[in-house]
Amino acid sequence: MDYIKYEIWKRRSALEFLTIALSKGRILGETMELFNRIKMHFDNVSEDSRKLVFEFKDYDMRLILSKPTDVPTFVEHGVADLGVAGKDVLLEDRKDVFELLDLKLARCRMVVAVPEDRAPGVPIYRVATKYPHIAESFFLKKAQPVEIIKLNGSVELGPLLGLSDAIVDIVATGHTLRENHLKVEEVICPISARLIANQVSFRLKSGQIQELLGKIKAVV
Ligand SMILES: Nc1ncnc2c1ncn2[C@@H]1O[C@H](COP(=O)(O)OP(=O)(O)OP(=O)(O)O)[C@@H](O)[C@H]1O
Ligand SMILES: O=P(O)(O)OC[C@H]1O[C@H](OP(=O)(O)OP(=O)(O)O)[C@H](O)[C@@H]1O
Repeated sequence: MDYIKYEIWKRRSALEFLTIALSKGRILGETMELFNRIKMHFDNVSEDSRKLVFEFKDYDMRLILSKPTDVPTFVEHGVADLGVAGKDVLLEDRKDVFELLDLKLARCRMVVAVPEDRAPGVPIYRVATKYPHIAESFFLKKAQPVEIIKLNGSVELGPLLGLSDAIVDIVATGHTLRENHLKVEEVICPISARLIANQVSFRLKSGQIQELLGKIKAVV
């Protein structure tokens, strides 16, 4: 495709299609099941493929696969009209997007966890987390000054290695905490995947968005 044709294709697709940014990883399977429940079948959308943009002319829809933390960025900038993102990512990054619906997928909890053998009442000074903003506002509300140490994963290592007294992280089955001799000290909030919308698209493409929203609401 030459450059001009490519530009025309890009602009036409953006206008004609409803573009939805999906999170690769854990949420993707459950999101595709949700679409199946509303009789929308998106064949070949899988992170096993290296393809990242999928067009479905029958539905006037385009799906893009992105890292979970990037979904709100694509939606805020309007290159995706809608997105499916975890509430954890929305709370952490606070992008300017509309949160339309709790999809009740990928349900888990954001918690403060500490070593199993930690005596009650011992103060927390250092917290390791992938979610520095969530952790900061949680401890700020409690007027408890803590040092936040940002990690990008395997945060359970923080207390194990003596890097931190506690972690702020997601717990689902509790398996990871148990395996690493940690326990939940406090629940910060429940987490699940949300349907989000670009603020301009929400008005410009309200017909398409409301139709899809109605179908999804009927099954969640
Ligand atoms: N253990 C879990 N059980 C259920 N849902 C989870 C769990 N961990 C994370 N989630 C939810 O699923 C979303 C995506 O998580 P996933 O593990 O696929 O990606 P990530 O670890 O956030 O990103 P990446 O691995 O690409 O850095 C999270 O934003 C959260 O909302
Ligand atoms: O309660 P569980 O069911 O054990 O799930 C909780 C784990 O899942 C997530 O980690 P993830 O697998 O995304 O890896 P990460 O540590 O690299 O973020 C989270 O950060 C916990 O470590």
